[in-house]
Amino acid sequence: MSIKCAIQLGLPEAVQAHSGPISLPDLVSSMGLPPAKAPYLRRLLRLVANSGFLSLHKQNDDDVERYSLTPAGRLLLRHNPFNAGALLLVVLDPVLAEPFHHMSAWFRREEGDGDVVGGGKMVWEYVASDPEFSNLFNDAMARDSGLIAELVVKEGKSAFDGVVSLVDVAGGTGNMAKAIAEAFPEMTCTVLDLPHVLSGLEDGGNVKYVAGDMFESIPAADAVLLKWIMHDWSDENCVKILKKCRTAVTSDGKAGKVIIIDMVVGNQSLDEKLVGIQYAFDIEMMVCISGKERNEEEWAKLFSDAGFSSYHINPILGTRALIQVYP
Ligand SMILES: C[S@@+](CC[C@H](N)C(=O)[O-])C[C@H]1O[C@@H](n2cnc3c(N)ncnc32)[C@H](O)[C@@H]1O
Ligand SMILES: O=c1cc(-c2ccc(O)cc2)oc2c(O)c(O)ccc12
Repeated sequence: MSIKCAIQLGLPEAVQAHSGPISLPDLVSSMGLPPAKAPYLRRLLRLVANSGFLSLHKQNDDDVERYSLTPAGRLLLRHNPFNAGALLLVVLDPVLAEPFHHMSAWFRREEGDGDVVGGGKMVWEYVASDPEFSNLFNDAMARDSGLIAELVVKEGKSAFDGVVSLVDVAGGTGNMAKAIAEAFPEMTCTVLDLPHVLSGLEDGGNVKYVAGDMFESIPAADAVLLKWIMHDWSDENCVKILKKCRTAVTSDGKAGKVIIIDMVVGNQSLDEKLVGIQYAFDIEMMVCISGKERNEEEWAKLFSDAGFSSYHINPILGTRALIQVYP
């Protein structure tokens, strides 16, 4: 919540705009805060610095304290293409923070799965009905795509070899598809998502938008991309989506593939801290959307239940991996 406050106050931008590390009085003035709030801001800065977003510069006891952004702090800059602050604002939005207050009551209840904010399709109907949250959410997803796109097209380049047509299923506002289309200009990239997400977006270059429901139909293509989709859904719904993907990549007797970007929990290449982030995301998914983060065994079962014959996990995206699944 303190980092959220710092973002909302424009703290990262104020620190960045200053030539060299900035003092508390200069920060108060450039953030447009009342001077009387300086001692309170100092307390916030202390925590933000301790959390790794600011460096504190003070060599001697009587030196003035000055602050600069760390590399993690730069991820909070609004206009940084590598922005993680937008996702932080979504996760801490009252809409998503509120269900956590009911978590213990939920554990005590008999009902079980899916009754925290409402599971399955209802969740996305809620997003559609709240334009402010919907914009915040879609922006966070687009920025997350911006954050990892370069890695996907460079480190994951081989996954796109021979792919002439790709559908980004539930691809949001199309940031990942645009990055792939730019890296592989010979490829046609189609973004499939719900109508309210695509409203106002126009086809351009080798990217086109198709409004639809992935549970109903997915356009045929050499490859289907599912970035941050499977973790939103129960096993049963994942198998339904994967079966539709299988149909899309095997039409006309083709043997295409499904490319998944999602977490593989406890993946061996991860240190304890990153596994901790995976566990935290798993709880976010459990509480807010009745989804889950999966380990390799759980992924393998989904693939086999949906009729796929093999898969390959490439752990190139930090807490997430690029998984290729073959019919
Ligand atoms: C977590 S977001 C991921 C967006 C994008 N793949 C990304 O990672 O930036 C999930 C997306 O699924 C879309 N979605 C939910 N239900 C859908 C459905 N039945 N058919 C198509 N898209 C759907 C949402 O609108 C949202 O854009
Ligand atoms: O942090 C989240 C939260 C959601 C979410 C929760 C409740 C809703 O009504 C809609 C969405 O979804 C997420 C998501 O799909 C994702 O890829 C990352 C994080 C989150």
